[in-house]
Amino acid sequence: MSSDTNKPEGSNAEPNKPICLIILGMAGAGKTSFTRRLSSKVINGSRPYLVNLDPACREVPYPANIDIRDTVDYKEVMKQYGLGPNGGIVTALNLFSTKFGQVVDLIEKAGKKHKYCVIDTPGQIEVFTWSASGTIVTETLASSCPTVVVYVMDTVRSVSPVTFMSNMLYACSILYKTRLPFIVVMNKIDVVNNSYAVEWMRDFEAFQEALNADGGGETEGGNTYIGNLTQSMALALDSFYSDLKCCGVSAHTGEGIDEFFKLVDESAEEYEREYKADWLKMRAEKLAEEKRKKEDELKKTDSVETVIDKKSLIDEVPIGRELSDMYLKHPGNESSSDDEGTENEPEIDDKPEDVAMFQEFLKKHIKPNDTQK
Ligand SMILES: Nc1nc2c(ncn2[C@@H]2O[C@H](COP(=O)(O)OP(=O)(O)OP(=O)(O)O)[C@@H](O)[C@H]2O)c(=O)[nH]1
Repeated sequence: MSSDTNKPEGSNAEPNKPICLIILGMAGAGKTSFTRRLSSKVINGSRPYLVNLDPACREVPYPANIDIRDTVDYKEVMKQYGLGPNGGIVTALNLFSTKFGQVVDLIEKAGKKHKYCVIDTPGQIEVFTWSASGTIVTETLASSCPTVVVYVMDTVRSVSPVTFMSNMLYACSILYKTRLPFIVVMNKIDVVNNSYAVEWMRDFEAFQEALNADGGGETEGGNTYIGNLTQSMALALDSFYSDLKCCGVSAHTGEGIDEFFKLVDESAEEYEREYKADWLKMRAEKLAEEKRKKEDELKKTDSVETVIDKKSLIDEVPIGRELSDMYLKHPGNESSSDDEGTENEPEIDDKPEDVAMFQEFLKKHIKPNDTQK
């Protein structure tokens, strides 16, 4: 492989765009440890570009190039909206996703130096996979750079056939939803070898035997509904398994990491071959739609004189707090109760997507001025 380009061997990937890896997995599967392991891998003279999307983690154990915590203060979000930890994470990610176009600009630029970009996601998988912000992040990335979904599975906790099946069903649902190349990483093989899982995926009868031995298929009264369902699922997942790329790794020892990168390069080629055209088409349609909406909005605001509904705006944030408390805090400014610093001139940000977002915001809070009379 040449050292002056980040283009994967044999792939048509654009040379200046990094291959983005979205790291997903159940809480505790080892996403952060795996990201940390990938961060130390030098490829083509550089390490992967690293993005942390978990607003709630206390420490990021790798040198993140972009860290959501530098942009959104998760604790402040919880306070201001009166949310619990999960609601706080979802809302923080929602706020961040409104700026994700700018993040992707940075990732694209990083492609000049970095062949890979690794994106670590929040601990609770559904926060990312079942939220609007997760979809925005995935779609924005996939329509700009070759993108691969990496599902980290805890090999130690999946030795029970029923747990294994649940994990695979989750993986399958993500594959179905994201429409991107997909790799299952069986982590923690320093503790339990992943050969049992590979055998279950390749040989339905072996899985069936394990299920019976585990008692998952039977009770005193005979076959259970869950047991029958698991068997049917295993058959249904057969075609999912047949094309699935998977490898065993240990985030602790580094075993299996080279094999993983081979699968990543294959997946990037798959993206170019099978997915890219659709994503580009989708992006073009979206841009056209946004442009049309913006023109409609401009026409409307030109023709109707409007005023801001101040009451509903003020109600958004409790008295004594500012919306800006949540956004873009200086790392040294830990809490909203800190002393006020020097006021800086606000940066004027007139990117088209921000203008469109502002128009949306105005639409929600504006009413015709005849209501004021
Ligand atoms: N033995 C072993 N333990 C691991 C491995 N990878 C992660 N762990 C351990 O698994 C636990 C969870 O790891 P994390 O990397 O925090 O997992 P995560 O998926 O990022 O966790 P959340 O973000 O909190 O959901 C930690 O105690 C790690 O030390 C591995 O390859 N081998």
